[in-house]
Order: sequence, then C-alpha cells, then structure tokens
Amino acid sequence: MKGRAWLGLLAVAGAALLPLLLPVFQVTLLTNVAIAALTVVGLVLLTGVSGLTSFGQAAFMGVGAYTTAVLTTQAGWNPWLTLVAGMGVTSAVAAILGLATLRMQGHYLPLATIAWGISLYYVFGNSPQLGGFTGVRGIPPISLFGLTFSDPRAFAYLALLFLGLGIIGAQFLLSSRTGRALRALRTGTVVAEAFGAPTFRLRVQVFVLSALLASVAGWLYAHQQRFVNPTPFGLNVGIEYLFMAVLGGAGHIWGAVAGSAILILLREGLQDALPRLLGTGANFETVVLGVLIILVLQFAPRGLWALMERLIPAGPPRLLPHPAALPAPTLPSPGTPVLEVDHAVKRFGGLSAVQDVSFTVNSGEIVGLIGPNGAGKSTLFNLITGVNPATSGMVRILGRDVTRLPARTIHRLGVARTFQHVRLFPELSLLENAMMGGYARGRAGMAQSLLHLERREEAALQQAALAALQRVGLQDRAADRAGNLALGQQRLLEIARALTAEPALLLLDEPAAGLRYGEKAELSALLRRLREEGMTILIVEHDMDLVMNLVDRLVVMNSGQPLAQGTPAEVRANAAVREAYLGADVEVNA
Ligand SMILES: Nc1ncnc2c1ncn2[C@@H]1O[C@H](COP(=O)(O)OP(=O)(O)OP(=O)(O)O)[C@@H](O)[C@H]1O
Repeated sequence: MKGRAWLGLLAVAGAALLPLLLPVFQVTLLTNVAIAALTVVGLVLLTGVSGLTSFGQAAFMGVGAYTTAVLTTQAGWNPWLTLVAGMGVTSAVAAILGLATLRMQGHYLPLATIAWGISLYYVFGNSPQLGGFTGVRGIPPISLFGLTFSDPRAFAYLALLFLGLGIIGAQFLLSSRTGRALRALRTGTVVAEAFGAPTFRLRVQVFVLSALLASVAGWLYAHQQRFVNPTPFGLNVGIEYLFMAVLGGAGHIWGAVAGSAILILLREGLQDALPRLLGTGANFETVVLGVLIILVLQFAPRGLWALMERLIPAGPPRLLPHPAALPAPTLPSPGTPVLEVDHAVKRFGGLSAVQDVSFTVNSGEIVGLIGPNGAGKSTLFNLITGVNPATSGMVRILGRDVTRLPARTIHRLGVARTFQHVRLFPELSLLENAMMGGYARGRAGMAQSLLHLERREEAALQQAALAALQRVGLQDRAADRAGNLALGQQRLLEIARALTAEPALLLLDEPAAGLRYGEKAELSALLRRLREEGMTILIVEHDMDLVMNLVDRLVVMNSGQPLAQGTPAEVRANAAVREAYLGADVEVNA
C-alpha cells in the first residue's frame, strides 16, 4: 500500500475511533475542527484552487445557521428540512452576491467580500426576527430514525460524516474536467477561455458551492451549540478561516483539515498555557497565532500540507478503464478557407499594433507569420483567438464572423493555440495539463463531477490527452509534473494540450523558442505530420531556418503593417522584407 493510502486509512480510523476514545471536552474540540474544516474546504476550492480570495466565508455559515435557528424555533421545522432550506437560501444569496461581484479583478474582489461579509453580519445583528445581537436560543437537536444527536460523541460522528462527504466531493471535483478548469482560473481567465471554459459561470458556480459547504457547517454549528448569535459569523472569523486555509495549504483539500485542526488546537493549548507562563489572563494567544501565521507565510507560503506532499508525493494519475473514443471533429476539405483576416486593425490608445492586415489560411496549409519584435504578431493572434477584439476589420473562422466572439466560442469552432509565454500548470501532471485542452470535448458539469458520474467521459479525455502526448513524444512522462520539464518540453506540452482539442486550426506562438537543434527538427516533423493529417496551422516563429523549410506561405508584418506575403522563396527575395527583417546577407535560394 502507498503512503497516501496509509494516510487515508489513518484518517478514517481516526474519525471512527477518536469520538469514542477521547474525553468529552476533546470530542467537542474534534467537532469544532470538523465544522471549521468543512467551511475551509469550501474556501480551499474558492481561494486556493480557483484564486478567488474571500474574507466572507463565515457569513455564509451564518446564513445556514440562522436559517435553521429561525425555522426550527419559530416555525417548528425538522432540522433536516431546514438543512435543505438553508442550502436554498445560501444558494440564492451567494448567486446574487457572486453575479454582482465576481467580475471584479485583482484586489477589488477581496474588498467586495469584506463589504458583504460586514453587511451580512449587521443583517444578522440588526434584525429583531433573528434575535438581534443577543441571538436565537432553544435550537432543537438533530435526530434521525429515533437517534438524537444531543450527545457530543454522537454529534462528532455526524460532523465528521459531513466533513468526509465534503472532502470526497471536493476531491472528485478536482479530478474532473470542471476541476481542471477551476484550477486554470487561478492564473486568470485567458487559458481557461482559450480552451472553451465559461470562466464567469465557473466562478459563480464555485462561489455558490463554497458558500453551500459553509452553510452546511453553519447548520451543524447551530445544532451543536443550540444557540446562535452574529459573533461567529463576522469578518474576524472570516479572516480566521482564510488563515486556516493558508496555514494548511490553500491549494489542498487536506490542507483545510490540517489548517483547521492546527489553529483550533493551538488556540486551545495557548489559552491554557499562556496565562500560566505570563501570569496574566489577557488574550495573548491571538498575538502568538498572528506571529505564527507570519512565519508560515514567510517560510512555507504554500502551506503545511505542501510540505507533507513533498514527504509523501502523490502517485501517478490513475488511468481509468473502458475509455470510449470522443467523437472526432470533421476537418474541412483541403483548400477551404479556414481563417480569413480582413483589413484587421487593433489600436491601443494612440498605438496601431495591427494596421489593416489581410490574409487567408486555407485548410491543410502551414502559414508562417513573421516580423521583427513588436511587429504586432501576438496582437494579431489575440484578435484571431478572441482575447482582444479588433478595433475594426473582420476575422472569419470557417466562414463565420468571429470578430466580436469570446475566446471560448472561437475555440469551440475548432481553434486551439499555444502561448508565447508558456502558460501551463506546473504543479499538475503532464497528463492533466494536456487534458485541459479537451475541456470543450466534454460535457459533465459541476454536479456530475462532484458525484463522479463523469468517469466514462473522463476516461475518454485521458485517452485523447495521452494520444496527444504521444504525438509530441512526451507520453513516457505523462505522470511527471509539468514544472519538472525544460522550457522546450513545456512548449511541446502546450502543443499537446492544443492537440487534445483536435482543432481544425492550430495557432502556434513561437513554438521553437527554447528548443534544442534536435528538438526543432522533431517539431518540424510533427507539424508536417499534422499537415498531412489535414490540420491547418498558423505559426509565429523567429527561427527562419525552421520557418522557411516548413511553411507553405508566409505573411510578413512590420510595425503593425503588412509588409509582404508569398511562398518562402518569394518572401526571401523581397527587398523590403530583407531590409526590415531578414537582413541583407540572407541567402536567396529561389
Ligand atoms: N495590451 C497592450 N496595450 C498596449 N500596447 C500593446 C498591448 N499589447 C501589445 N502592445 C504593443 O503593440 C505592439 C505589437 O506588439 P506584439 O506583442 O503584438 O508584437 P510581436 O510582433 O508579437 O512582438 P514579439 O515578436 O516581440 O513577440 C508593441 O508595440 C506592443 O508594445
């Protein structure tokens, strides 16, 4: 059995035995850890995985806690019904807040979470129906099939059960197509959108999911304490949950458990020990915890679970059985225009980065886009792929006007790309990185992923990604982390990711930069093979040897303007091109 499996077994054994073996006071602490960890699992998905920092997680716990407090005490509802009601209310509140705030970028989003975190706290405190700041008492215990969870040991099992389900669901989600798209969100929206993921919808979904986990934790909290007031749902506590996530390792689900356990147990220990050591009853434990957080941020910024990962590394990704082939897209017949750029213009303020550029790429062709640094090649790529819309002019893919379409829609028409500055996910395996390219070929959404009902599709995506890795010669390293690859191999992995999408049009932005001589020859051979298979390729590249011997035609740009077009021989013979880019001493082998 592997190290990870032992850890899992240990966790299950601990959850089964500790509530029986520990003294009651410590069992209550265990329950507190489980409730906090459930909230923090949501925060890990939101913040650590998807890169959306929230200080307001405690407020959603409050929504779940107050819903059950009010409905059980004032309307006599069964707690299991109020769990569902709390999740409904939380979904609605989170969806409204998410739709209003999740388009914000940078530090505006965390600031917005602070704003609504404070607002919800005051809604709880200032509503007489919610008991104001004195709160709601007399919340009944939870019971199921005649068993009442009023005993701390029984309640601990209930809390651990919910935590276990939360962890399993989160792990399932992370090993799915949706989970990979969520991970891509952490670096911004460009990569996820480039492979067809609707990033705003995913942000709202993960926001609601994380709020739901907090809401369930709030429901548990209310029935454990049998009393609620606004204090445990305020901004301070929201910040504390964020500390737990960061301390444990915000990118790891088990980090949520580790961070919650360490912070809660340490606070308890310090509350005991510090008054004896310092001879004062003042709350110095918060100061000590603050120092601890600073030390962790300084010396283990990826959290304590990341250290554990190094000690017991995850095994290779598991290959799923029974893969069915994904439907293969039909490629356009040879000679059909795949890409038409028609008088494209892109201005950034007063600068014309692309000025009246027109060209066509036909099916089964490799066309090179060349020009000196700053000529506007990457900007043109961004116009074609929908990263930036053109100021004027038109871009058509397979005859369809895509000038104003978002990147994800353009991708779904059959366009896949690589990036000038490699944009991979270094902590993920090569296989997982390549699978990101297949996002648009899958269908399973968040709910299916949480329940692992998408395994057939996932198996097919794995096979498509493995085939793409094989095409670029990286199949033997499928289980390796992308961060372990040399730059040249990372570029090949980006090509594999694009190939997993089975595009009709492949856009390569400087794919040979960083490749060694032999690797460049292999890249040329690969691109030739792809052309033979009917793929259409537009390549930006500075390596003239590679370009001139590979492409069917060239488009040359200079200072945003089109300079020349033609076969490699025609372009090499063009005096203006020689002067602006190739240099006068280039051999002309017409
Ligand atoms: N977002 C932006 N805002 C303002 N100016 C930009 C932006 N993106 C590109 N530019 C400018 O547009 C011009 C063309 O840049 P671009 O990156 O497209 O050139 P390039 O041909 O790809 O160059 P290189 O070969 O160095 O990658 C440059 O002057 C650049 O500074």
